[in-house]
Amino acid sequence: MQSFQAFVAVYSAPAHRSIMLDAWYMDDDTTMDQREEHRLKPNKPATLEDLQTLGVLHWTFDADSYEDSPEFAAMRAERGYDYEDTCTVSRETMPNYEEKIKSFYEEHIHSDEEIRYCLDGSGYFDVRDGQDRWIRIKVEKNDLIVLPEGIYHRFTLDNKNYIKALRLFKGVPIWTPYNRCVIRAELSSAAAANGRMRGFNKFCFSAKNPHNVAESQA
Ligand SMILES: CSCCC(=O)C(=O)O
Ligand SMILES: [Fe+2]
Ligand code: NI
Repeated sequence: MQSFQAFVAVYSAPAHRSIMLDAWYMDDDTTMDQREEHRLKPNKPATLEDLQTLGVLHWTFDADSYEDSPEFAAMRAERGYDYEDTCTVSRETMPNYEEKIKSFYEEHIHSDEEIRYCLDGSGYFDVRDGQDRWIRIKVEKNDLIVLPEGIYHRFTLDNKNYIKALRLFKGVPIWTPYNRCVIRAELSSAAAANGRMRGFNKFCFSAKNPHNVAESQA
């Protein structure tokens, strides 16, 4: 019991909790490459509070020594992340690179958290806020980000075209993406067939996700 409490104390140490994360509301300029920053002019930052409201979590751990870090181990133990693998996204290392880049950037949800720890390189995770606006979150070496289940999101490389990330999961991983356009189509055909939203529950993963409410009224 004592050792468990010590674990929790280390894990909660403020030095490793994020105070800064570069995140901003996006423009909707589709003529520009997805790898650009897409900041509004003037820039409209998303605060840590904005992200906390959405259930997005963030920590930093030194990626050169995380394997020996008691804080990292404690975070994993507390959150139950017993699965890990690495994923390197670059033209040289990823089979079906173009296809993958495209599918990462399709707006989707998952039935579980998406946990990514950036070991090298960088990229952007975009998440929808409560009013369906895109927030772009810059993830760099040392950043660990947790997107809650049921939040609409997408991923893109930035213009450096390289990220190496550790993927964590609780139990046997389920990576299935449910693309928003497909959900929309299924809901509207279900609505047409039944006059009501029979397919709705299948996609309603999380009470945290405000979009499912809007979706049910679509
Ligand atoms: C940064 S990891 C690569 C992207 C990915 O795994 C995802 O979008 O789910
Ligand atoms: Fe995802
Ligand atoms: Ni994913």
